[in-house]
Amino acid sequence: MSQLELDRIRVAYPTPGGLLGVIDGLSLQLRRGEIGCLLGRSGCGKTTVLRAIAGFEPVRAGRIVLDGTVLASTDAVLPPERRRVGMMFQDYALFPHLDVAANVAFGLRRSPRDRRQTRVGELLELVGLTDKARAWPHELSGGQQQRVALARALAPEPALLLLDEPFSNLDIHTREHLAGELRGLLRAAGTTALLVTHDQAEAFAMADHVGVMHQGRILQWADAATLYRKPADRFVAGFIGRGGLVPAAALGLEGEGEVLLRPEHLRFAPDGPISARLLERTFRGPGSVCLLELAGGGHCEADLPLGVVAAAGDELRFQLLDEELPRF
Ligand SMILES: Nc1ncnc2c1ncn2[C@@H]1O[C@H](COP(=O)(O)OP(=O)(O)OP(=O)(O)O)[C@@H](O)[C@H]1O
Repeated sequence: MSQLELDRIRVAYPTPGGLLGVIDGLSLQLRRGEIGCLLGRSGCGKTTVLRAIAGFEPVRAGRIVLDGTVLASTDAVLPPERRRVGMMFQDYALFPHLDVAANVAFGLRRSPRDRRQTRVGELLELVGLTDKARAWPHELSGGQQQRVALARALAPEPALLLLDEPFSNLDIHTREHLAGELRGLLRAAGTTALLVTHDQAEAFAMADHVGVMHQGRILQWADAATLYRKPADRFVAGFIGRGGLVPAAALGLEGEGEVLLRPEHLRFAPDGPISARLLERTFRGPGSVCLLELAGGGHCEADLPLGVVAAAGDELRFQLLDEELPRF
């Protein structure tokens, strides 16, 4: 049985010009302990979905069910504080005047004192900050603050944890490191979680299922490998990973229509059958990334080994390494 189910929800904001529909019949399911991610460009409605699950926006159609309880539908609404949903925000929102232990204990105000102390101890151990219990938030690194925020969100044992762009304030190196670390901590806690981000690397590093969102809908809900190898439509094909759609005929493939060509599908080969004009070449350490115009039509990216002498305007030849490309 799924832990979280969103069944064709619609969410709209009242505006002076009338209702602005933002989420349009969105569905997803997460099983207990799974991590899901909504991935999409700014404004596609990711945060709105989290707000609806947390209880800050009503659903205008459909329903949200957590652990068998209807949180929201058109005729039943559970207030936010009774939903057993935790939230972790972009800026961690730690209380600067409380030390680490008191921050973590914040969500346990109604628990008996000894229970509270035990739980704080367990959580600080889980996130590896036992020795920082008496530290102030400003004395911690970004990564340590994130771990305190996670411990605080997990303290009341939410049935679901929502994470809104949890790494957006960090540099790219720290992000990748922390995405792996956060995933490990959520796994260790056995928490079901739904994350939103516009960063594919983050989504892929964290989630079991990723939903590609566009204009208030999920276009595909799948694991990262499936999104990459078998995108459901043209939008997902263009959105996930590097590559682009080119006419099948330009690669010498049979049939009409376009195929999704990624850089790893092409190999530079002086006597290869595919001819292309080099438009742009960018140095990238072990090789260079090229933008090509295929002689048969369409543009694509390819990787060129460092030793290849070629400049913009040159004709190059390539070999196709995989003929089973997704078609659109
Ligand atoms: N309170 C509001 N009133 C009216 N419109 C809103 C409100 N909040 C959000 N919107 C609109 O709803 C749409 C979706 O916003 P939302 O914040 O859910 O997107 P998002 O995908 O999370 O974007 P970002 O990645 O920039 O945070 C946007 O067009 C936004 O302008």
